[in-house]
Amino acid sequence: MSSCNILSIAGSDPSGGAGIQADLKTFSALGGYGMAVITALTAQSTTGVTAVHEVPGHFVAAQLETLLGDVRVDAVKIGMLANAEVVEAVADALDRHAPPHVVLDPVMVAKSGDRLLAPEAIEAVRTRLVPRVDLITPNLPEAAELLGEEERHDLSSMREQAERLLALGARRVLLKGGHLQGESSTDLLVAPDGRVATFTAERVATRNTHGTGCTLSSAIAALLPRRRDYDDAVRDAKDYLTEALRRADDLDVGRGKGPTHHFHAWWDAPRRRG
Ligand SMILES: Nc1ncnc2c1ncn2[C@@H]1O[C@H](COP(=O)(O)OP(=O)(O)O)[C@@H](O)[C@H]1O
Ligand SMILES: Cc1ncc(COP(=O)(O)OP(=O)(O)O)c(N)n1
Repeated sequence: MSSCNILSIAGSDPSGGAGIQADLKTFSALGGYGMAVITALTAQSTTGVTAVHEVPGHFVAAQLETLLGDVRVDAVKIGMLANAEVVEAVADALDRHAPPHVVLDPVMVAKSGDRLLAPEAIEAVRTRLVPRVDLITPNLPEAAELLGEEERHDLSSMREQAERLLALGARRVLLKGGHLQGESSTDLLVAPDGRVATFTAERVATRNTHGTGCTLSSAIAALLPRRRDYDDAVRDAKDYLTEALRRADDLDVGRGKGPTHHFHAWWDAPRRRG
């Protein structure tokens, strides 16, 4: 493969910790060529979101058509979608172009508590997008919203919720346990045949966790074209994120929850699999 072309469809975070900025840094750090279709501008810092300017659905569609009509895309990461019109535009483009390795991070609310997806758009994500992607990566509140259930905080309930998300039509589910308490941080990957793989990492003691979900889903998208299977891509993506969290306190960005540190991944070459 000449270059590995990875597309982010997401919102902008001017503080650089989440959204397309985090996605592009991750693609680059992992050796990919990054591209971005912007769905919304946020006025955002490490302390929160003060305003959102949504890109009209027809203009998201125009960005996607123009790009996908020209460039070979090897994997796609989808993040903030803001509203149902944008969800529809993205679902239509996936139908028309069928890119490989589509990873959906169903972003709903930022860590600061600010909404990034209109509540009435959740139904469109559930019915129009979830059945069209290869992997969804909800956190615990997002899983509960997609299922219309209570949020659960133990591994056996997480496993049951992940299986119910698979039943919504997702090909694979990575249910992220960043919102659990404890010394480790565990995510569950449910495969199409129902097999569950567990990924556990040390819980890094830092307040700089802004954009962890964006970074993980982008790292998975960047690695999928170069890994043997989803298990390998998720394992290496989580290793990358954990190291970026360990290095986060080297940065000095803002007064709130700062970003993780997107180091250039010298480790990728010796660990390359597949
Ligand atoms: N303090 C931490 N140390 C290590 N891993 C973490 C930490 N916080 C979150 N993670 C990991 O970051 C990823 C995203 O976590 P999560 O907080 O659940 O999602 P989101 O950012 O979408 O809310 C998961 O793999 C989770 O296990
Ligand atoms: C523009 C934009 N997109 C997504 C998010 C949410 O990112 P996430 O990785 O879930 O991290 P937190 O913001 O929750 O720390 C965002 N904030 N902005």
